[in-house]
Amino acid sequence: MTESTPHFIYLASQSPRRRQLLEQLGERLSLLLPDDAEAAEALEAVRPGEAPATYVRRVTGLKLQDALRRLTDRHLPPAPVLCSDTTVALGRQILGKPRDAQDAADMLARLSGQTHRVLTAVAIQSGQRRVDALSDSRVRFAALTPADIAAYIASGEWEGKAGAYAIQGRAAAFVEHISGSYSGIMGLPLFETADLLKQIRA
Ligand SMILES: Cc1cn([C@H]2C[C@H](O)[C@@H](COP(=O)(O)OP(=O)(O)OP(=O)(O)O)O2)c(=O)[nH]c1=O
Repeated sequence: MTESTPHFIYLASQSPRRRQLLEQLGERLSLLLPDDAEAAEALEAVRPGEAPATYVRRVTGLKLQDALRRLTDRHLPPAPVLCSDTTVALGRQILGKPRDAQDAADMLARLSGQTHRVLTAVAIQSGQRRVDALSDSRVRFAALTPADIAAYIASGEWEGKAGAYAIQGRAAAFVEHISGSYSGIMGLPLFETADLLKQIRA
């Protein structure tokens, strides 16, 4: 693929949902994955007192920087690079990916009967140009019983998910109401992403 290929984009993400969502827009993509998954996870460390929106934008910027370095190091053909990060926020508290099943159960107990925000930042670099967007959705969870939480933990679906749940999976049964972007909650807000793609191609 070359620079002149009209709809070719690098997706720097290990998330299969992001890949599906970007493909939903009709994009041809090539994955630009990190060599070291642990180093990639380390980018997601939260700074003390950091506000959720600041955090998710900062991490997206770090992912993008890292991805652009890989593009150069691997001598790959130039094309736009897209990165994204999703986090769940309960007030000012950031709920990232759970460390283990106990951590996941604790997160779900905190989300039970509450409204939280799901923030997804997207950034695209195309040559010297960088564009970005932030999707901010609200999700209201029903009151969860200990049995609901135990069954969900047993499903394993919480693994690798911000806030320990996936709206596109069984946790849909916990979601009373959303406002914002369903695709953003899943990990890539398609309205905003389509707009950014238009901007870089204008
Ligand atoms: C809230 C929520 C999150 N998630 C997922 C989206 C993200 O994959 C994940 C949050 O982790 P991220 O760090 O945003 O993404 P990732 O590590 O999976 O992929 P990469 O950093 O390589 O791009 O949580 C869902 O799939 N459904 C949901 O309802």
